[in-house]
Amino acid sequence: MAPVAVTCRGVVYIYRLEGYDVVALSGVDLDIAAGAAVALLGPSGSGKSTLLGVLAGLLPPAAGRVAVGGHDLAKASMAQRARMRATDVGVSLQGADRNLLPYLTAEQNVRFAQQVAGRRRGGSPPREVLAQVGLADRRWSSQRPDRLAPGQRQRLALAVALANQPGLLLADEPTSQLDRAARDEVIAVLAGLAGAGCTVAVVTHDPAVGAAMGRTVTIRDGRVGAEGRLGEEYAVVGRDGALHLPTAAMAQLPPGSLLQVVPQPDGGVLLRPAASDVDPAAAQLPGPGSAAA
Ligand SMILES: Nc1ncnc2c1ncn2[C@@H]1O[C@H](COP(=O)(O)OP(=O)(O)OP(=O)(O)O)[C@@H](O)[C@H]1O
Repeated sequence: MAPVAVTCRGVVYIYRLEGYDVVALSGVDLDIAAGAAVALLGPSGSGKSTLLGVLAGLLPPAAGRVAVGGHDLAKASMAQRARMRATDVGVSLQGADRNLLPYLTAEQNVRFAQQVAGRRRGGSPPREVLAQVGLADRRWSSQRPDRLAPGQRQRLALAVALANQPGLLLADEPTSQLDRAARDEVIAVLAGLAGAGCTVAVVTHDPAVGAAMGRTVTIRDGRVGAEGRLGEEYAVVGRDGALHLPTAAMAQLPPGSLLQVVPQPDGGVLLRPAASDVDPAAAQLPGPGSAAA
């Protein structure tokens, strides 16, 4: 399967509860190139899992545009979105067990995922898929999930997501509650996929996953607030011009601070606090041309 690119423009998702609405995504703009790997970071409740659900076609956006490969998810029917998951997109939900059938062996779990997708023949044999996550040996492939160690169970959940050779893998917290060795094995699987041409997006709180993916995207208050590329951190200007200041700068410029925004001849921008407001030290932001690609 060829790697799948992702484009989000102004994506909004609202959970409609009785009596009130929760706006979980409030205008996400994001591009993930085919074959790239991205870690989605951010505080609890910021919207990471919701974004993953939208990209997986599980949650239809209320507004905005979402393109996953050739699929326009804002317009796709529920059946079209399900078909996309069967063919192009593998999803591993948070908590390995949610992705596995407890009464089937590891190999049968992978085969079942292939059969559900309608791939009775023509796909990779389950043992090959299990080999991608280091579980091809019969000692593991013939075991039911409850006989596997937590890290192996998590890798089996990834194998189930990979059963139909998707061009995009979406994984939610695949290293949570694992010890270091098990976490490193999961990270190695994710990094290997990215290297092998599968686009990978991982929701995580784990900085080690962020480092392994190379690019981090921080979701704050339902939109992309910051990005890390090649170890450099960048704030992301929203489509309305809004900017999430880095936490360190928030200490200097608390909410309500008055700032003058002064473009500089060198392409940078000076944020100058109002005289009464603070600390005379002003923050110097990099110019638009200085962000690493
Ligand atoms: N099923 C739901 N019904 C109502 N509100 C929800 C639902 N799921 C999430 N939310 C709300 O949507 C917002 C975003 O939640 P989401 O789970 O996407 O955040 P998150 O960044 O993944 O958090 P965490 O890191 O804790 O998993 C939060 O305010 C959350 O309370």
